[in-house]
Amino acid sequence: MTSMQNTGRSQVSKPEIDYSLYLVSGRELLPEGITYLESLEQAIQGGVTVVQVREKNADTGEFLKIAQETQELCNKYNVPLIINDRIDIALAIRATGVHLGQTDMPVSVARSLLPAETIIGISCNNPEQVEKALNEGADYVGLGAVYGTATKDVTGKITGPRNVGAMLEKLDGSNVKAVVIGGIKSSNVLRTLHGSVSTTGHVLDGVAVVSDIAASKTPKDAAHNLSSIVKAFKHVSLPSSLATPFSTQVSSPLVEHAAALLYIVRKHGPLIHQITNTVVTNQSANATLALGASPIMATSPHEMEDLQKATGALLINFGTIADKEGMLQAGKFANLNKKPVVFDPVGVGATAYRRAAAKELMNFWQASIIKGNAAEIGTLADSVEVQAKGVDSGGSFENPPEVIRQLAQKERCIIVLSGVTDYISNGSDVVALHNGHPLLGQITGSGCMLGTVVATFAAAERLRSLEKEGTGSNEEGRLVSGDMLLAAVGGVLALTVASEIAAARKDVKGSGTFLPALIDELGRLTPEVIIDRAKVELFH
Ligand SMILES: Cc1ncc(COP(=O)(O)OP(=O)(O)O)c(N)n1
Ligand SMILES: Cc1nc(C(=O)O)sc1CCOP(=O)(O)O
Repeated sequence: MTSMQNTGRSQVSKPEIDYSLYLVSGRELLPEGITYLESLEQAIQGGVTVVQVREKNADTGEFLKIAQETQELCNKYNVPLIINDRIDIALAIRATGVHLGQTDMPVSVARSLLPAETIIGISCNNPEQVEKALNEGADYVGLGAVYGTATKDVTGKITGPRNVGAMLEKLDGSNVKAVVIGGIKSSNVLRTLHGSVSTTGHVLDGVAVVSDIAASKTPKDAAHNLSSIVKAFKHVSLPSSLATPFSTQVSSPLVEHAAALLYIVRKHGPLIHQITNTVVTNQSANATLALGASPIMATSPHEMEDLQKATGALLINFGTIADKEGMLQAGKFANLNKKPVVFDPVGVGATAYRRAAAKELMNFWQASIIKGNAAEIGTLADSVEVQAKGVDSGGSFENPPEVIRQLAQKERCIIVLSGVTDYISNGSDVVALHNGHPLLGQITGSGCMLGTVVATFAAAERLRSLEKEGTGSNEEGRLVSGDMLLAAVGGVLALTVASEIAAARKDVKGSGTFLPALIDELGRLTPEVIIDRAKVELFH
């Protein structure tokens, strides 16, 4: 298929490439018992949509021979072929395109040497390089390295998925395509695609892979796994939208649906895995039990793979951050098993170590919900409005809905901003909840408990969605089933409404008697009480 493109001087008919699964060759990685061409043919049969020949050690004669053999096979399956670095080889075999690096021949010079219809791709590591590639007339960009990789000594910085969005945004309004490269595997590809979306909603066109296919003994299966995930992702509508339309009345469907999740918690008793801080572990576990769910507070990285198959949701709270490897592994396997991940970056602004750790975690896995106070959310949003004082919030924002709306867009998840008024956003709508009691601020770890309760409701919302929708094809491309905004609203309301009831009890004399009463009232809470007491405000 070809498409007409305006190159600045004239209209040129260019081949239209499906970049969904871009295989970059890696002959040196082939396992024993399979030849390069056998591996390539199986990979194409498995779903590879475009192939690049990348030969870093071959001399010209050998490179040409490999390129010719590769082209024969690509032609058989009507798959386009790109040549890495070597314009002479691309010209010799009339390849569909070339891929250039930042230190290779400039795109404009390559363009002048190659037939006008040749596709030219270039590697980019930051938004400035993408802008330059766009101005010079590149047809696609290879963004990375997105993760560390053993396949190549990467010279630029590892971007992580969270920096890909800013690069994609530069391509808004253009026809230039984008893939990510570096460390992409079937185990992280869905999370990578979901995390690599610009705040303007620009998504990747595909992923480029070497070792996950080239080193596989079963390249057809390896390619099929990757290809089915990329295809499923492309069918998911982004950005996420509310599952239920809601009005500005307190008894809106939003509150009813959110409160009803408590029935599901009690019916299924989901396992809530919490890696939390040593100050609150006990009371968070008791809050989970009171709601009707089961807590598991495991921290060892070695058990995360097994655990995430069994859990309903994961909470990662790094208040006393000592188990970073466990947090990394837990989130990775939660993403892989499509379980909600609630991240509570306690005190993230307090030290450089915490700021770096939060970035590392958020680049390693995709959170479904991030919950924090004003100082924590301000740090994640790079805002200078609110300062961190230890783990406590040091103020409030002038326009909280806008801060969290933008952060939700940037981090591709639900943001919960806790405070006297709690704000929740999915990147488009914002819900303000005016429930709660000042005594919550007088016990340690009430914010941490909020993370626990939200994670419990997230597990329930996933179960509700799977019960209703099943695991149909629409669900395949999603990182987690269900409406996590609904879960966050339900969780925040449960804790804040229970706190109001507990604080009003005659036996509560102060913060010491308030905590056990709060646990009691979480246990006695019903959806009807939540609906009755919810004070909700909506911002569209
Ligand atoms: C799709 C894609 N993206 C990036 C690269 C890396 O190219 P480059 O920077 O030229 O580095 P080498 O591949 O030459 O080591 C790529 N090959 N393909
Ligand atoms: C060829 C290449 N280019 C990169 C870049 O960052 O530009 S990373 C990379 C190797 C990717 O291999 P794998 O899929 O095995 O991690």
